[in-house]
Order: sequence, then structure tokens, then C-alpha cells
Amino acid sequence: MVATNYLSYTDSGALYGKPGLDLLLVETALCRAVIALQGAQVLEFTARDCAPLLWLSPAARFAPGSSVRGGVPVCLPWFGENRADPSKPKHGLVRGQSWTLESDEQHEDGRVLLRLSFSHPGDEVFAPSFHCSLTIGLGAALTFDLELTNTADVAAEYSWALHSYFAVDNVDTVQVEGLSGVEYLDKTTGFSRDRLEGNLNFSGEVDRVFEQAPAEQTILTQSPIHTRSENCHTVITWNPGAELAATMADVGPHYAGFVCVEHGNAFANSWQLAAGETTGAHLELAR
Ligand SMILES: O=P(O)(O)OC[C@H]1O[C@H](O)[C@H](O)[C@@H](O)[C@@H]1O
Repeated sequence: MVATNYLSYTDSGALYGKPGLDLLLVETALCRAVIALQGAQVLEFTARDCAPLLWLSPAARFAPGSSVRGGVPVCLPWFGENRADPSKPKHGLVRGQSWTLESDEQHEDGRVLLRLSFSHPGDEVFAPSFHCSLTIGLGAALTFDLELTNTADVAAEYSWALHSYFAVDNVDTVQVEGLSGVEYLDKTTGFSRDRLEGNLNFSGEVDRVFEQAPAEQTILTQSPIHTRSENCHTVITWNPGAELAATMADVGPHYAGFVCVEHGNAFANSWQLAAGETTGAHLELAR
């Protein structure tokens, strides 16, 4: 592993006083970012002259095998509960696995691109084998290019999301624009179906899956956050609210500082990949 003038290798003990995970630190004229090799999880991203884009829980734990609460965990090869077997880990398996940094480069415009990859051999947790790579772009915006290949010799279904935790002033006043008129499944009421009219507000526990969602949303907080995606047809919006957060050791009273607006393809939008087929998606996040 070679450090460059924009990339250094560190760990969660050095950055957060909580040892456990290896981290990449990128510092350029355009931004500062922290990425965990476990799960290819971006933990922090702050563009120059902007407020931090992402929320990282002050109570986050940095333990091998479990996802860190905050940043952008990658949920794959299934999103949420495994519907065929709910005893399997929530949100798939890649977020708790160590990824490989395949390449890093800095473009003339100052953007840094990190490409991380993960290969699953196929096992009793998820039978099909697959290979995925995530190219993380770090400039004025934070970008993701996900590429997934079904390396199994049979067709397989994949669902996934980039589970972004955005830093907001207060969950009680934040609104999400760009989902009006879209149908959603409400996880708090047994996945009943409803349609949002107007902006989304967060009051108490909100856990909604919007299928066939538009490509752009704006999170209206003091310094608005813009999201733009390509080939991500599902948006999931989540905040546990005070009561549920109190039962989560790594959230607790800090729940008011974030909203999750997650982009991917899940439920009706899940990917059906033929043997050997590759497909991809793009996401851009910025204040
Ligand atoms: O606690 P986690 O496994 O990271 O999941 C956190 C949340 O992720 C998504 O937003 C789901 O829709 C929620 O139901 C879930 O509670």
C-alpha cells in the first residue's frame, strides 16, 4: 500500500480513539474524506467551504464484521431483511467484509477516484457468486459508481442500496423534496402501500421504500443537500425517531442529527442478472 500526497492509511483508533478498523484518509484542495476498507464505507466527506455532508454517529462502534453507524454503508446482495430467510444478516453481507483498494488516482481537476472491489465466492449465506466494484469520486461532490457482475453460472436476483446518512440541523424540521406523487411501502405499518403528496417530513419513526423513484432529490436543511442518481430506481427514507433510537446503542439521543435517503434497486426494482451479466449505477451527492 503506497501513500500519496492525497491519500494516507490510518485507523479508527488514530482518528476516533476507537481501534478496530483500517481507514483511508483523503485530503485535497477540494475535500476531506474518510473511507473504511471494511464495506468500502465512506464515513466522512466534507467539500471545501461546505458543512460535512454525512453523519457519523458520535456513538459509532468500529468492530470488524459489523457496519459502522453513519456515512454510506453498502447494502448488497440484498437490502433490508432477507425475505427468503429473515435469520440471515440484515442488508446483505458486503458491509461487514473487507474490500480491496484496486486503484487510486487524482485527475487534473483535483478529483480523487478510489476503486474498491469485493468478490463473493457463493456460500450458504448467498449461493450465487458475484463480483462488485465501487468507484468513489472525491471532489466538490461525492460520487459512487457501482458495478456488479453475477459470476454464478445461473441467473440470480440482487437488491442493494447506498445507505447514506446525511448530516442535518434537526430531523424535526428537515424535508425531502423530489418524491411527491411517488408510491411507497411503509415499513412501520407492515409494508402497506401509500402515496406521498408534497415534501417528506420526518416525525417519529419513518421507514419508507419508494419504488420507481425520480433521479433527483433535495434534502432541505440549513445548507441543502442534492442527490442525483442514474439507474437507481429505489429510494429508502429512514430515521428511527426518539423512541426506537433509544434502543439502539450506536444512535440513542443522536437521532436528530441525521436522515437517511438511500439510493439503490430493491423490492420491485431488484436486479435480475443472467449468468455472467454485469450492470451498474451512479450516484452523486453534494451540498
Ligand atoms: O441497523 P441497520 O441494519 O443498519 O439498518 C438501519 C435501517 O436501514 C434501512 O433504512 C431500513 O429501511 C431500516 O428498516 C433499518 O432500520
